[in-house]
Amino acid sequence: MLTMKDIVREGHPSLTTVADEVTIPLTETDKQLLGDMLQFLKNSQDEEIAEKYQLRAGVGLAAPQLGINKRLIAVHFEDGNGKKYSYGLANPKIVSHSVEKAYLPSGEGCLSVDRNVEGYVPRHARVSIKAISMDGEAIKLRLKGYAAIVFQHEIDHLNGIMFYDHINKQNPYFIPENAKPVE
Ligand SMILES: OCN(O)CCCc1ccccc1
Ligand code: NI
Repeated sequence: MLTMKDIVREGHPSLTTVADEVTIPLTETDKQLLGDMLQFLKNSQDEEIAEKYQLRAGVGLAAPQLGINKRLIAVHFEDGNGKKYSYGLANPKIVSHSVEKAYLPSGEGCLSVDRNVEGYVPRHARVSIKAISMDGEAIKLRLKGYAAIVFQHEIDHLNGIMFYDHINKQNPYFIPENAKPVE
């Protein structure tokens, strides 16, 4: 099982590298990796398992965070309306997005960042994403709100982008005029 020792931290080159697309159909190795990443997220959200293995709770994980430069992500969370998202995805791509921006009023964190970084992270308010699911099917997701934020955070990792790269250096709490908080 994956634990925190498998997650690379700031300074590791994988976090600032553009990851490679994986071959489709998915190899057994890549399928297994997506399964392990999804299981890590579920474990990290289980009070007993997280305590036992000292896991930091995570709603998403990208392969570069394991030092693996492949375009693979997993997400496991429920949005503010109780909609559940649980996916292992290969080669996810933002195919369209809103002009409008959005941000989490509480800011963002990252399993690969062992410190608090204050400030708003402006992102697209709505995104359409195409990807290959771990079952091998081509899927398209139209996301808004918290789900849009999480998926963008994960896809950023595939492009070597960290959440704090989006925070305004002069004023971390600067809000672009067309940006709305995600409640
Ligand atoms: O890359 C995933 N990871 O570092 C866990 C945190 C994910 C995450 C946290 C805040 C807002 C969006 C996504
Ligand atoms: Ni992260």
